[in-house]
Amino acid sequence: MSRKQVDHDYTLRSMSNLMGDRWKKVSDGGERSLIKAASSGSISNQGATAGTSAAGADLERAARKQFQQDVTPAFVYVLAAFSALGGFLFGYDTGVISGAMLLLKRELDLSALWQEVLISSTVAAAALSALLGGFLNGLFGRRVCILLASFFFTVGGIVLSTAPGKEALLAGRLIVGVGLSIASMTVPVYIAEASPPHLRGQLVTVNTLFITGGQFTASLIDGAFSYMQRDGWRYMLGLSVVPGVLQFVGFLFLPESPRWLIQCGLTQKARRVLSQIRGNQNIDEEYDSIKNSIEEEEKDSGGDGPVIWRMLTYPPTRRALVVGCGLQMFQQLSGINTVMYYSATILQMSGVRDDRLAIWLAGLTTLTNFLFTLLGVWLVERVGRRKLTLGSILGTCLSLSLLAVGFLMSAQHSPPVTVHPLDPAMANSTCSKYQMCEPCMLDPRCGFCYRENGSTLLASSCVPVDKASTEHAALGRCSNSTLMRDQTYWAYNYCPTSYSWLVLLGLVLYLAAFAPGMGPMPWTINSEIYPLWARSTGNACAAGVNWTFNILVSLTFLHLAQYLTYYGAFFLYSSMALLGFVFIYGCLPETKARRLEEIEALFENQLCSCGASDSDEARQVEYIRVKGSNYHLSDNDASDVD
Ligand SMILES: O[C@H]1[C@H](O)[C@@H](O)[C@H](O)[C@@H](O)[C@H]1O
Repeated sequence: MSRKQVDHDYTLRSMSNLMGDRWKKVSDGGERSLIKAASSGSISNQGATAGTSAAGADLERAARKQFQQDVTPAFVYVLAAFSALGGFLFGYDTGVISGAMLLLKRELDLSALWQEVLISSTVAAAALSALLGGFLNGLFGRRVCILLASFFFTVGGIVLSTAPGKEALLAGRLIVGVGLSIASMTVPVYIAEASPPHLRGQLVTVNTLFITGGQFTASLIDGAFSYMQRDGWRYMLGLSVVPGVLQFVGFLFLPESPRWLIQCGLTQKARRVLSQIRGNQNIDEEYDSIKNSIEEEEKDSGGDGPVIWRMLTYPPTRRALVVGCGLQMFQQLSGINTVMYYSATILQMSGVRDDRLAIWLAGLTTLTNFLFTLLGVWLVERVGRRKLTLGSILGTCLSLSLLAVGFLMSAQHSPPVTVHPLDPAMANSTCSKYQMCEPCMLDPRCGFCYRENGSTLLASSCVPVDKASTEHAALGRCSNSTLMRDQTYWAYNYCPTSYSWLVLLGLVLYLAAFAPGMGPMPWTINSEIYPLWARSTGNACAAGVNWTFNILVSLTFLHLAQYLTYYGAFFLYSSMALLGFVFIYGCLPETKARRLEEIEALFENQLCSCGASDSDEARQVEYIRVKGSNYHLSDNDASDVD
């Protein structure tokens, strides 16, 4: 079994110093004490008085504080920040394309097919190359993979910014996609393996904070360069070279993951790296514990054959894989990228008619996503992964329902078509059959052309869209922006409505619920739940599931909307989130504060029984010994468990 019984005294200098005399006052005199953590959360120390427990709790808090101060050198933060640049590039490269496309399609005269290909190629390349990332990770280690990812990002950025035509653009987008795939699975693992247990959740979550930061930066850059009609897109796409180069140079100096080094038998090097990242802490115990775990894990995992096969045939890793991939799948099925992509349209529904203003305001959506991810960084070590994810997906489910209700109300009060064009070309088109705006705008071949006077709609018609650009109609008064007189508007995929505030409220609540938990936790939890021998492959599979569902959800959205209407699509996402809640409630154990080497034990029992024994609060009896004194298990560091 992989939960280790470490058989020696602990020598945590800081703790023993602090405990010294003060501890004698509250000790019950024995070498060991039995500390019972009841599920109610109350702690009763057998034989101790209430005053003693209170003093003990004070002492524990003080010890934990000093202990943590001692063991967290700034180097770990530097390492996490440079690694998380991979997350920044993930967010930037997936976010920047929508703004760049507005300029690109005009300048290179791109057909709708080419636009779709260029938009989805990066995510598709990431999905297809996910397993490659896992393989490279196991073979060359985390550091080389991050160097490789930043190299791909940089080369991709250069190709994109200098592209002479659409074929070169496609090549650039594919190169960036491979970088994305390697970075998205390596960075969380590298940070998790280098962090001390009490900070691991927070530092890995910083990577998702950088993803959303990248998306926000991309929307600002898109807004700023949208004024540059010629070559603006070259700057938008090319600016990713800056963080790419920065990360590459940084990683020339940063160390390999100590856990990977130990696994490869490079023990001296591993000790050096551990000392470097643990500062003044004694690393012997951590080093021994990692080494023992690796040996035991390898025995436990049994058998030969490809890692994925061994993972699937060994129950704890199989269960971990189901949980990890399930989390990533539900993250995407709850529609985050559709909501982000659709935010500009939602804003247009609320009355923002100016395209540029809509681009800038869409930046507010990415900012909200970023700010609420920051809340997740703050919460992850306080409330734990399980509660955070459960609360988040429940909120996501409810706000998606609110969004759906908003769309439903808008559909039910959809404005009628009042003018039926006489032009025979228009009269013969399918668009002329629609009597209301709702079915008209849901048909991808048609759009709604109307005049607005205050809050009254006048002379509204349903007309065919221009095949080359959805920005105007094929014929009539909405066919050319110069022809569009004051207060004449072309609504391609929305209807003017007075219920847009409900949709806007749903959007904000959605981001507030999704971003702190469902955004970062799938990445954070995947970086922790696999034993070392299975970590690269497990993360590669989970990242592959994330990218695959990302592309699936984004590509099917418009078709879904056409067949189920917008509210139908959002009710569907909401029910997916509800299913996700049930899955997470049943199957996700709490991994907070445990050593990576201990986590495998959480998957030893039957899958989907976690709801019954809720997380760390259910630990019944815990013994610990610190330098012969009694000490209550720190909530923030399971490493001192004997
Ligand atoms: O965790 C991230 C994050 O939440 C992003 O905002 C989203 O676009 C990604 O698809 C997701 O994987």
